Amino acid sequence: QVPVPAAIQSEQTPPIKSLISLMTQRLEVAPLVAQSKWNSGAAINDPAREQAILADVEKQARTIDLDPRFAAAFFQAQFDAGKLIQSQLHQKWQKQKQAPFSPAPDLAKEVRPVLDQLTPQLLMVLKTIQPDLCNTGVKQSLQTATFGQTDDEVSKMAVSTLQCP
Ligand SMILES: O=C(O)C(=O)C[C@]1(C(=O)O)C=C[C@@H](O)C=C1
Repeated sequence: QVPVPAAIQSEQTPPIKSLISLMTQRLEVAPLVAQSKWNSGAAINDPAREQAILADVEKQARTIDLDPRFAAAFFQAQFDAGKLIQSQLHQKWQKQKQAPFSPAPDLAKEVRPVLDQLTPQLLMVLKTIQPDLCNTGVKQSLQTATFGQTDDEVSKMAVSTLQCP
């Protein structure tokens, strides 16, 4: 084994940190989705959009030799966590009689592209982390992870498919 100088080693981001950071970035988009849907009145749940993402996820997963079912289950959990964030916000805004946001982000032009550019990055780090899901450090990180502003229920939902088999 070639020794790696400590200075270089410490600069590498461990995959679990990258994963938590990318999941956070994805979940942080949910409030923007919620705002644009609050204005447009569109439903929080969009099964057609979910199916389109999942089909793409499965295809991309196969090209990097990642289990497409594992990848799809992970993304479904991210949708579910994001929908919970959106519902919580809509409930709050209903109570507050929140006026339409101005400006609200454009879902198709501004918000979904952010989600889409995170997809291949998430798939790469999922491939790296999958063999390590039973490592004590990884298990602990996932159990205690919080993703930005998310509450406990959202966090638990987001990591629900990342179990040690
Ligand atoms: O794009 C949307 O409409 C979203 O609400 C985002 C998202 C997602 O996380 O990708 C979440 C819920 C919808 O069912 C579809 C997709």
